[in-house]
Amino acid sequence: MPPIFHWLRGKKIPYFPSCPSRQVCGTMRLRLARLLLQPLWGSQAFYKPLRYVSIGLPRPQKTITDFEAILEGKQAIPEYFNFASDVLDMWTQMEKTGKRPPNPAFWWINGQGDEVKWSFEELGIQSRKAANVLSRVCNLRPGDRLLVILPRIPEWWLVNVACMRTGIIIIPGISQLTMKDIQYRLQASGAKAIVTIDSLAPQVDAISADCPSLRTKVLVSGSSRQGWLNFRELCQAAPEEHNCVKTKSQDPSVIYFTSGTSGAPKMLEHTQIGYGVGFSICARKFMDLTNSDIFWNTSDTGWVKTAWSSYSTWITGACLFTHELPKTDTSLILNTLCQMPITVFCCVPTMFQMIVQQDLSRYKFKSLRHCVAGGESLNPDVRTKWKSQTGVDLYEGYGQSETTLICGNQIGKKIKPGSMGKAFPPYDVQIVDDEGNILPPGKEGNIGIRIKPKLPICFFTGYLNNAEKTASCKRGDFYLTGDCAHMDEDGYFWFKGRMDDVINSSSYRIGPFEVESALSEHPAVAESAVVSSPDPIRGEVVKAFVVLNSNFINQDPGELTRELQDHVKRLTAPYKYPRKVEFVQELPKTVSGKIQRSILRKKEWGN
Ligand SMILES: Nc1ncnc2c1ncn2[C@@H]1O[C@H](COP(=O)(O)OP(=O)(O)OP(=O)(O)O)[C@@H](O)[C@H]1O
Repeated sequence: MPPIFHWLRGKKIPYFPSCPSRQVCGTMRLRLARLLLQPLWGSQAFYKPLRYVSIGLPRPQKTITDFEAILEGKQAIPEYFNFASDVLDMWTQMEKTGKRPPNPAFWWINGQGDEVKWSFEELGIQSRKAANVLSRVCNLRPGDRLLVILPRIPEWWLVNVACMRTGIIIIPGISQLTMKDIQYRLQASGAKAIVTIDSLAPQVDAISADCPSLRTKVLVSGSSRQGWLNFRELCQAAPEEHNCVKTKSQDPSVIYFTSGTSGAPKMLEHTQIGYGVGFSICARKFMDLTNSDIFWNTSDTGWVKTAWSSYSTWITGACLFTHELPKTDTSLILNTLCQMPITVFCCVPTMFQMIVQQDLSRYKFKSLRHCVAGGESLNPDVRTKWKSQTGVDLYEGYGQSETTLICGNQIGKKIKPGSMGKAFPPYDVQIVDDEGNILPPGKEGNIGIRIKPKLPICFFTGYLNNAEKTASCKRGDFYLTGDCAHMDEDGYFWFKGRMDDVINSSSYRIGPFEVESALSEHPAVAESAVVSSPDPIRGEVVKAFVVLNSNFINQDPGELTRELQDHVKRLTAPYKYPRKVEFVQELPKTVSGKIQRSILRKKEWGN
């Protein structure tokens, strides 16, 4: 038989005795087979089914390159996709055949000596047990909704993967939610079950009667509670075998409530494929992850960034590290980076700002080589200080709960300090006016994402139960993010502020970010928030709420105000200086740590 037929059938041929495993070769063989067959039959429809059946080859596993191609529209969206079976179980196979380094898939510590380390195989076993608990004991079916409010403990990731395996839609919630917040989320989502911890159980009990859809309450705890199932005990007893549900690519996978930075939290939904492959490009080109990396993101589990991190890390086969962080303090973070072999690290810009105010020469990071930040503006000064003190680059990313990463600094591309970088595939990002017309470079306007003629696959399906709101952010061919920026000639985006936060003083449009950035460079300022304040002559003026560093607290407020005003005038265009300054103990923040300027603005305007 000619060698080509041996090769097509997956047998070793004399010319290539060191041919790698059949499975890896399978993809190449299939491509060649396709090339050979294409001219014979011509039609795609004919040769496509051959791919898996006709020549007896194992079904090729998709790689990150395939996922990126799907994301960019270069490969067709598969009809079925499930992150657990298509990605996590693929890494289990790679692990077993030695094609992945031996670092764990999941690594958790709590700072008190407790540690959990799972390989992909162990994560698979544990999550299959959890899947059996959700489907058999809790009686949840594909498409049912499950509210999960857990701190950064391993069970959060187990429940997540179990939801993937069962097709249950997960709704992550932040642990600091109050009774009212939980009630709002249960009622709005119609969740059939809740998984939470001891401290929140009494609050859930108090509102259960007002949440008619809620059938099952599951506690992650060492003790039991009446009316609640015990997750840990049930998982221990559950069988390890579970057949992953075949979810369609367009099936919903997760529902998030937005941060509520600018109003009541909105409920939005993402699909299996949207989140499943939506982070493949950002994982490599923004987070710089490979399967030998150990990635840590300090984000709370209820915020989208934890899901972003899990999907990005695992799609590359890297290890997801997490610290329980009962309280987020900078020295705990820095010490963890010194003790653990974390290679890539992510936290919010505000945290980096607090960190760079310390003397970082005392810390020697074990393996850190790359850092990312997002969710808020990153002051250029913070990036410079971080880089000069640690030698590690800090990349900025911009995105929303509604999307995946929209813009960001890209590996290998120039970073322009103060800019959030360029658009990330597959998004076509433009600056548009309020009607959705594209504006030229340099002109300020809405950050818009093109949604016509084709919706990017990693785009939310809409605000649930809120068609009006979903429609209101679409103009022409674009989705309006609600944020204001300009794009330069090179395609870099420069954030100005949320549309609602931009201050219009005597016809000058001033973004809070520019003023806050300038203020942050003054040694007295720990953090600040800038909003509009009413003024009889100018209509509105810039007002800065400033939290002082401890060694400036006793300074004369009048003198310090003048000093800060002069400082801003020196660093930026003088018309932007804060005509009003108020010193405060703390700033209002969302549970995810973002400054709520809308609250300060309402206080100023009395509405
Ligand atoms: N790199 C960044 N620079 C500036 N702002 C950012 C950056 N990344 C994210 N943001 C801000 O965060 C917003 C997205 O945050 P998120 O989806 O958590 O909801 P939210 O807008 O804070 O909450 P809500 O919609 O309930 O008011 C963006 O629209 C933008 O305003």
